[in-house]
Amino acid sequence: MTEKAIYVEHATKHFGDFKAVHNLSFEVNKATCFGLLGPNGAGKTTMMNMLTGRVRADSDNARIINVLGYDPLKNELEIRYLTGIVPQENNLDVELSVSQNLYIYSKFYGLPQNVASRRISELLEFMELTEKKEARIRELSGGMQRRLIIARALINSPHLLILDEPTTGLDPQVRQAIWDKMRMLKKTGVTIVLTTHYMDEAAQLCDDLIIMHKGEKILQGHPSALISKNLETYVLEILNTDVFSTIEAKGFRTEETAGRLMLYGDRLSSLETVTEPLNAGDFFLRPVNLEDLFLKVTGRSLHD
Ligand SMILES: Nc1ncnc2c1ncn2[C@@H]1O[C@H](COP(=O)(O)OP(=O)(O)OP(=O)(O)O)[C@@H](O)[C@H]1O
Repeated sequence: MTEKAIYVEHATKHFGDFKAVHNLSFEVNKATCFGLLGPNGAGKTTMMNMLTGRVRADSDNARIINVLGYDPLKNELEIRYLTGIVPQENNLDVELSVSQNLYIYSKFYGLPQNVASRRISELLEFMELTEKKEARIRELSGGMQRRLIIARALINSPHLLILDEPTTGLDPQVRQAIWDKMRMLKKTGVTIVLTTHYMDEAAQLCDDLIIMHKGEKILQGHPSALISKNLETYVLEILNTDVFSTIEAKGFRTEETAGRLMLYGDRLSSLETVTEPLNAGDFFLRPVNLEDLFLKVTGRSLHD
């Protein structure tokens, strides 16, 4: 049987009448990446914070949360000891150098000096920051700062790595490089929980994910399985609103969203017939992706 790193049953967090997280259940297998997806305010960060005990789950409902064998309500410190956290914001200490930022964290976890030095060298190497070890934080690019924050989250050799939108604002090459590192970590047995607004990031990294909306689970599964189960293979986006009325979309599932008409189909050739009367700039024909699924189930763009 696959070992579980996390069990969550009926997790709920209400702020007054507001349901930030409502009755959410999921399990995460060890050494896999689990994604929490949803638009702003869906409850992703609240759910992640319940895993580490930073937010206390409501206890008046039936609920069990178990993280690495511990209950976050009772064993917050044990969980924190075994967990690395990459927050949304770049909260490095700008007064300190790259290696000093890591050293401070090694103290926090009580690593002896020689162990800390070795670990810091390994992590700088792993995150390709060795040449920058003496640099001040303000001398680092955004991508380097994110890599350093990930290195910092790994200082305690965590069993669980929690990533809150790890690659927001980074260019595609840097994102790819970070994803490669995440895949390597999974191979070494680290369990990853990730929130992201990037559907491509979720598709690249997640073995299982849930799509949340208004605190509740809407869908769960492997990214490609979710797409193939819930959407056709291709989508034709009609970008020019002037041509909406001229399109005969019979036999296609169409959805109008964010000023675009979306037509889904399993055969490229049948969608191509729709594009015949259109100009090249009026449409975009492509395979469906998680973003389309997200739009379909929430009626919202992830970037609203
Ligand atoms: N301490 C709090 N008191 C009241 N409301 C809160 C509190 N913490 C979070 N919320 C509300 O709960 C909702 C969910 O917030 P949360 O940060 O979990 O969403 P999210 O999915 O992580 O969003 P984002 O993508 O913007 O980070 C939001 O509407 C937020 O305003």
